Amino acid sequence: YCHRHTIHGGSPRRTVSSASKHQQKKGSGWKKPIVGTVAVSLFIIAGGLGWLYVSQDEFVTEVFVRQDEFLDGTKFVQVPCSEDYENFKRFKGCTPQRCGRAVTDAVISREEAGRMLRYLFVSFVSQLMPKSHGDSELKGNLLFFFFCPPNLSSLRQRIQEEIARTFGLDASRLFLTKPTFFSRMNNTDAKTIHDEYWHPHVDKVTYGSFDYTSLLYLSDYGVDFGGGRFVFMDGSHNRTMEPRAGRVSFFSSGSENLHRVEKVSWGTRFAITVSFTCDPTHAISDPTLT
Ligand SMILES: O=C(O)CCC(=O)C(=O)O
Ligand SMILES: [Fe+2]
Repeated sequence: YCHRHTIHGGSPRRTVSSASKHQQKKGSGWKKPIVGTVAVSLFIIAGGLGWLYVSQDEFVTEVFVRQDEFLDGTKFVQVPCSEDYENFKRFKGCTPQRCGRAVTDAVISREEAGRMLRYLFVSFVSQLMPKSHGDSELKGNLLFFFFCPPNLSSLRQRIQEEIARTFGLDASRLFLTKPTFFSRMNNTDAKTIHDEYWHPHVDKVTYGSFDYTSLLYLSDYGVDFGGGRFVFMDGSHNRTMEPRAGRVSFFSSGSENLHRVEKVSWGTRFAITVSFTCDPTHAISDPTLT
């Protein structure tokens, strides 16, 4: 705000005072229109700079989906495909011909997201426990007994089918690919395996084999953590997606979906990246819970 104020207020005033000195010396009135023109031009330039300043800022950020809304269907926005896919072998019924981004709260329930998070937490804690021979099986059985584990294959399959339905693909031609990972973000240890998540990036460029990226969120923006919104960067126009437990967001992985994640300012943000490829040679099998 201060910056803009200086541009608007400062320049024209300076021009007028130097111009009036000029007039006193020469005593001619014909320079008045020139002074006016210069003042108006400066004003327009200052206005333009001010507008640029504002448009660079996050002011032109539109909320694509809010945390507190429940999407009982899939909200899809089509965007023109980038040329990224042309550098790769094309696979019929899979390689994006229609590109875009989508969000749904109807594929995975909040309850399932909660179970997933509890399970990840418990298995993480159990890994911290000292290991001794022969007890790992017992530990695993205890885990399964007390914490009904989420069915990863079922979760993956439902996400895959929704991607196929939305983009008009043959679901059997999509394959889970690496890296499919669990992420935990907070403001103290921002540097994890996928460090610097806040930088704008293109998944197809970063990870190569990706054709469709999906994210399953396990915690709530504004409730469990602050910051950490997912941002689609469309030039000067940004569109944010607010994570919600059980929410699945998915998009074609090319540069039509340049994105970043805002830095988490408080609390902890949990998500799982589930990525798909069209290339069977990059396929991986479903991860197993240990
Ligand atoms: O966690 C997210 O919302 C997105 C993370 C991301 O962009 C990535 O891992 O490539
Ligand atoms: Fe990404």
